[in-house]
Amino acid sequence: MYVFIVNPVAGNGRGEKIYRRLSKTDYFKRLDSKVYITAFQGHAEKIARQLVLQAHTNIKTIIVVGGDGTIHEVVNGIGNGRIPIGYIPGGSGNDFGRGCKVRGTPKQMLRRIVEDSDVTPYWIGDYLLENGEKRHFVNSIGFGFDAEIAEHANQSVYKKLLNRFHIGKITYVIALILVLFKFKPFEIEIEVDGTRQVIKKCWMVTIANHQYYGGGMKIIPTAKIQPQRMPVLIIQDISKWKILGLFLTVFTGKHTSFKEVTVLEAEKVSISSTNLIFYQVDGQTSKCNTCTLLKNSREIQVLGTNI
Ligand SMILES: Nc1ncnc2c1ncn2[C@@H]1O[C@H](COP(=O)(O)OP(=O)(O)OP(=O)(O)O)[C@@H](O)[C@H]1O
Repeated sequence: MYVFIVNPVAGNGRGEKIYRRLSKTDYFKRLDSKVYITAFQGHAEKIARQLVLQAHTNIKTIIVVGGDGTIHEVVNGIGNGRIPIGYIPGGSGNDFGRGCKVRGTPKQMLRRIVEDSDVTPYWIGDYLLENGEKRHFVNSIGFGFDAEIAEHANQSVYKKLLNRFHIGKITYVIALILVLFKFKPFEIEIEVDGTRQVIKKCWMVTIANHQYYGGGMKIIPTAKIQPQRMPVLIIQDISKWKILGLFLTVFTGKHTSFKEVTVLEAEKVSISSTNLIFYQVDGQTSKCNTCTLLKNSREIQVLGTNI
C-alpha cells in the first residue's frame, strides 16, 4: 500500500492543488493507497510515527506531497523505521526535491516513485540541543544569519503573496535584504572534530546534507549525499555590502571563494554561544545556546530520485 501524506497549506495551497490533480488521474486511482491530509503543524510527524507502528500492514512507501518542513516532519516521525519515502514537491522551497534530483510533472514523479526499482540511500543528520532534544535534519541546519532570514520569511506576508504568484523562490532574497539591515554578528565557540575555536564576529554556520537551500541556493556547492562526513560552511567578519555580494553569487556557488568563507568537512560539530542564537532546520526556525551535530549512521531510503 502507498501512503500519501499531503500538506494542503504547503506552498500556500500548492500541496493541496497538486494532490487534487494527482488524485484524479487513472494512475493514482489504480494504486492501493491511503491518504492523510495534515491538519496542523507537526501532524505529518505524528502520522509518520503511527505508520511505523503499523509497518506490518504492508506499507510500501510513504509519499510526501509538501515542502521541506513536511519532509522534515515525516523523516523525524519515521525515525529508525525502515519505510521508504517518495517526495512530490508542493512547498515553496522544495530543496529536498532539488537535492534528490526529483524531476518532471507530479504525475511523472509519482510514476517514478512507484516504478523505481532502486532505492537511493540518503544520509540525514542528527542534532542534539542543550535540553537533550535529539532530532534529524534532512536538508540543512544553519545558525545565525541564514536562520534569521528563514525566520523573517516564515513570519512574512510576502511569502504567501509570492507563492500565490508562483514566485515563491524570491521569498528568501527579499528576507535576506530586510534582515541584513538589522543583523548583528555574534560570538560563538565551534568545535570541529575535537578542534575548538572562538569566532568573534560570526555571521553564520551551516551544515548541509546536499548543496541546495533557501529555494535553490547552492549554499555548500561541494555538499553531496554521503555517509559519515558533513560539510560545514562558516562565514565570519564580513561587511554588510560584501555579504550582499556574497549572496548574489550563492545561486552559482561562487561565494565560497570569498576570504570570509570557510568550508570544512567534519564528523562531529558542536557549537555554543552564551547568548541565544537563531537556528533553522530544514527551513523551520528556533533558538538555542548549544547544539551538537553528527551524521545519522543509518540511511533513509528514497524512491523516485534521479541521482
Ligand atoms: N493544515 C495545516 N495548517 C497549518 N499548518 C500546517 C498544516 N499542515 C502542515 N502544516 C505546517 O505547514 C508548515 C509548512 O510546510 P512546508 O515547509 O512543507 O511548506 P512550505 O513552507 O511552503 O515549503 P518549503 O519549506 O519547501 O519552503 C510546516 O511547519 C507544517 O507543520
